[in-house]
Amino acid sequence: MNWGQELQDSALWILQALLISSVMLGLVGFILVKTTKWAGQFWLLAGDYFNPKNSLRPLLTFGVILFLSLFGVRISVLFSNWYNTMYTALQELNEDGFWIQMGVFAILAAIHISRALISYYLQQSFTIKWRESLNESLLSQWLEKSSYYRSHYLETPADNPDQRIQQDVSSFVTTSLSLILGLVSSLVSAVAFTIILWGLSGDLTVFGFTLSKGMVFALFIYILIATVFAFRIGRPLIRLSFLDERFNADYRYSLVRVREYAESIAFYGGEEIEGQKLRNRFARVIGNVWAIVFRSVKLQGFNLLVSQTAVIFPFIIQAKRFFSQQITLGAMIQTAQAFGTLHDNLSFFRDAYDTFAGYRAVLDRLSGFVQNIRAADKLPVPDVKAEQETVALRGVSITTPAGKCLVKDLSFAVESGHSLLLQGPSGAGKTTILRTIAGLWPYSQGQVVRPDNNVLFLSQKPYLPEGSLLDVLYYPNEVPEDGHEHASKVLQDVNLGHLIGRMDEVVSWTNILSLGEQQRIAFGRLLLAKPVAAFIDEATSAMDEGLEDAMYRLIAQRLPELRLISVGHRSTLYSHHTHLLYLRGEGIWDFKPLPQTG
Ligand SMILES: Nc1ncnc2c1ncn2[C@@H]1O[C@H](COP(=O)(O)OP(=O)(O)OP(=O)(O)O)[C@@H](O)[C@H]1O
Repeated sequence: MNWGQELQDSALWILQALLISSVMLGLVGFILVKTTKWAGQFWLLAGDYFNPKNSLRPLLTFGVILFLSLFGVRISVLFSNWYNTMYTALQELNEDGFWIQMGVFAILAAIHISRALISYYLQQSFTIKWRESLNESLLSQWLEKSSYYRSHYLETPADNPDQRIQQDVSSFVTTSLSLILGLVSSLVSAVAFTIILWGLSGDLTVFGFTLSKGMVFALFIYILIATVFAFRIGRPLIRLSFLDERFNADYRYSLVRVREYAESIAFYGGEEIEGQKLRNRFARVIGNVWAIVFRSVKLQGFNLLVSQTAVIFPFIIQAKRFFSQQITLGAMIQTAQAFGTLHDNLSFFRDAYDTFAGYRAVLDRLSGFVQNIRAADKLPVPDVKAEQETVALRGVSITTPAGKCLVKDLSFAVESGHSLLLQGPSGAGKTTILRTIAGLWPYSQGQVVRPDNNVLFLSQKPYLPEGSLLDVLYYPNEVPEDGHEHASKVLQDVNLGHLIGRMDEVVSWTNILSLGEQQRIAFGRLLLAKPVAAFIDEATSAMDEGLEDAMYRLIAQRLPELRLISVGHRSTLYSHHTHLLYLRGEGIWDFKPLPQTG
């Protein structure tokens, strides 16, 4: 073998393989995307990243990775030829030839190791960048236009979005790359080794019938039959792995809920019923895991049987030609080695079946999530007009998702310094009016006018984000430089002076503060943000009347220009509001000014 010439041949071979595989990949990919559901799902998720209009970099990096994979295939062809030459030298007791081959091996091995390391690094860097990009894209779509909230109004909201964003993105990216590279290099390698095997194989006689180059055909038929069976045995794994992810996520979610509502559950003594629920969910996980195990035992058993049989197959077929000295020991060993490689390449589809099964489940979940976000985007949005100085509803009608009328043709305006109290029986639609004003409720008609920023909505259970108390107080804004000073004063004002020394402490404030204290933190937030308009939904429910009175007085005093709408049941609230909107049910409402005391 002329190793000098080999260098040139190899370079040409790799370039040709790269060109053909890139064209085929593009063409077959295009057809699959147009004709199969799973490839369509793949493109829905990957299309943006690989679009050359956005950036050429991903495609170029992928090209280099592909080049290195094909380079790897070529190296294994060279190793295969090396086996032949080396074993032939051994058989001929050619010592010089043997030592030359040791040198050749050292060079090949050095190239092989460098290629493998560079390829590993590039693949990892490619997956990390792709993951970053997909994570960012999903996260922004999910957060944009309040999809994370509005998707609750869809008929079938996607379960466990947290798992889809955090876990599925990572496995989608990693598995996509490994499947594509595995597919291309298996196919190219299969072609290369078929050519080698073709040169090495002789006639095959079965039942008196002689087939020229029979070994190659026998191998292909063998793998084809094995693959068809493996597909049939492995098919149920697709659904099982989908269920595995889902049951695990459900179980995790239930555990998180116990942690979140720990106190309520402890007060109710709900350990038994919660335990029962948790055990039921876990039982579903385990039941499914067993189903996966049984199915995998069948699939793996079949795969092992097929690959073990393949070990001795080429020796049996070539034995006669070797013992009659038609072929050398080198050719015999190369046959076995090439047969093994070809077998592995063709078995790619069979062995990758369970990976593909899991991959399809990931595709289902991620594309389902994207479609969910898009469907949430398409839900109607209230007509909200931004005007910095106005809070008003004009001819607004609101229904429930089921179509029940909550409010009909409602119009009012809240002037600067005025405040509107919203009252009515439970379920009448008070919170839903606030949701409509916030632009969240899909089932409303008419026009809402409000400032598009510098407004604050306070709910009964305030949201205290992770972070220091200072972060909590300024949420959702950044803490300004003189934040400490203002926040200390405000904490004093809302009767939480004892927390001033703990402003920088990062703890779970939701679990530490009582609900009444949390509600006062929310009022503190209001005083710091100084909004143009505020919407308060039973945000004083956990305070006694004295504290509630103090909070409202504080707002009136510190924010005299504020336009305020609040929801509350107590009659003591009348004295803090200029107007009353009373919902009587079935869309009927009364709007009237309230007598001003003091
Ligand atoms: N996501 C939802 N899907 C279906 N129906 C909903 C949804 N949210 C609210 N509703 C329904 O809309 C109606 C109005 O609810 P809303 O929360 O506005 O009542 P409310 O007057 O604020 O009651 P409460 O005084 O008890 O807080 C209720 O019948 C409620 O069941």
